[in-house]
Amino acid sequence: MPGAGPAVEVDGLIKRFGDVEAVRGIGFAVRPGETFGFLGPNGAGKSTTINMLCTLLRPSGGTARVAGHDVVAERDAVRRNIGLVFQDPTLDGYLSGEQNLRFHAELYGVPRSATSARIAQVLTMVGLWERRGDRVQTYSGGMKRRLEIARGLLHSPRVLFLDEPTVGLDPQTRSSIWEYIRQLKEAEEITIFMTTHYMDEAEYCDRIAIMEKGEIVALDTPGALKAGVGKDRVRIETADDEAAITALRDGFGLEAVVSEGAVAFAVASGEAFVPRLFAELGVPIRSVSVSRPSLDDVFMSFTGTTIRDAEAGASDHMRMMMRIARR
Ligand SMILES: Nc1ncnc2c1ncn2[C@@H]1O[C@H](COP(=O)(O)OP(=O)(O)OP(=O)(O)O)[C@@H](O)[C@H]1O
Repeated sequence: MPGAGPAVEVDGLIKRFGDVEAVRGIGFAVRPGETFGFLGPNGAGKSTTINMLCTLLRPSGGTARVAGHDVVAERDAVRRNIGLVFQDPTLDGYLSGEQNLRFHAELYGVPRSATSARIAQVLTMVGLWERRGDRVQTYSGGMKRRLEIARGLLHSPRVLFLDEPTVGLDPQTRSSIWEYIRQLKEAEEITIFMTTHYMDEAEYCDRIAIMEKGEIVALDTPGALKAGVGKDRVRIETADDEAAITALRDGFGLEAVVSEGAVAFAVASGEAFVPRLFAELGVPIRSVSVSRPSLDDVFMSFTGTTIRDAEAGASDHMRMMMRIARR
């Protein structure tokens, strides 16, 4: 990488699809060696951004440099320096794990003399060395994803892009993928740029950018973002959620929303607030829970909704559009 500049540097980046402005002039820089997470609900513009950084989509405006190279003017140089692990699997099921990697090594011009050793190294890193001779179609979902990560690393990229690396995997496999990513960071000097909509995974990142409707609405370390919320999260189950929301607004000046079956709001010193709530709300409370700010709360404080509700909203919208389309 030329000099010690940022691994990824984005300035005023825009992508339009017809009338839809999917990415609206975003800017940020990622340091070499950093694990940088892009977080946001479906349709926020995460994949569009990553695709521009990987040179798979041409920006409509602004600039982006990856490993020191411009994604438009120096496309080949960018491609040589990046590894990709995308949502859609692109492995050949009829080939063995090792054959898939050999094919990729040739494609990327990994020197013949170095190929076998490098394949052994990456397969061992992701725990697939023993299964290297088996056809990929016999692998589990988690093994396939690990093989894709190994493949993304094969040509020793400076920046590894992971688009939803654990989507569709069970929690145990997700955490093992993260274990491999952690080991990888120790073994190789690499910058990781990933997208996710799992809040718990964003915790593993050094810094995260929260993206919504094509814009970055927050960018910091997970700790700083949570500290910035400065409020605890209170959830109450009530006999009448609408009445509770009104009472919270009129009696306490608090804005509450119904989220996942409970009335949720944020307040400083949540535990101290609970006795007052019981005494003064005037609506029967069935249960109450208080929690410290999580990344969900960070998301809520910047977007006014939880990521799950935002996604549920997006799928409701999709269902509605499909109903309209069927008419
Ligand atoms: N090729 C395309 N043509 C038209 N619109 C597109 C295209 N690709 C993406 N979009 C639109 O751009 C917006 C951002 O989509 P994008 O896939 O980047 O979101 P995302 O945050 O990655 O979501 P997901 O988590 O579902 O992948 C959406 O409104 C989407 O419909």
